[in-house]
Amino acid sequence: MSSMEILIQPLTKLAFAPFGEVLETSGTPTMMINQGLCGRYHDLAAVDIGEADADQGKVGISLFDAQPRRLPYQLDMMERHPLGSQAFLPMSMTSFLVIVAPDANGEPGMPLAFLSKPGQGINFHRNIWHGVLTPLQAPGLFAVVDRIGTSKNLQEHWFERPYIVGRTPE
Ligand SMILES: NC(=O)N[C@@H](O)C(=O)O
Ligand code: NI
Repeated sequence: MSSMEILIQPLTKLAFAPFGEVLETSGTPTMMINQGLCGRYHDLAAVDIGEADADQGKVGISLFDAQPRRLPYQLDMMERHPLGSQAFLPMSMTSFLVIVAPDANGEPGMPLAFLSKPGQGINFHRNIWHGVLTPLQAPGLFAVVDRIGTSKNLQEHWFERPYIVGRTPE
């Protein structure tokens, strides 16, 4: 059986809203700081660690050094973090692939794929199905803001038939 193809759409706040936030410096800064030498784009994403006291959970910042992938991309698995949100913030002006899906009775529904513009980051809301960090250019270096704790915070779903994430619409 052939794989289903997922088209790639541009990453926008509106399109991504059901799954999380897009962090970008669009429009004028929320406030100017540092004697007017810095624009602060304030409070762009909802960092959520759920029930922190269950396992002394906390918010952590890690660095991911991920191998860039090529298109078309074979989507074999999606995952989610039931206890907290997860933000991917590129440390360079590169694009990456963001794949999410609605929940369908405890499994991922039809995936959606987005291509970020250089300078955009994302924050998945808690328990949102997503593909793993997928750079498309080197360096694949990202700051990741997510929940650090000892409780199990990863649910994976492996597809019987992988999807192919391939083209941008003509
Ligand atoms: N497992 C892990 O730390 N990374 C994943 O959550 C991911 O979304 O890449
Ligand atoms: Ni994740």
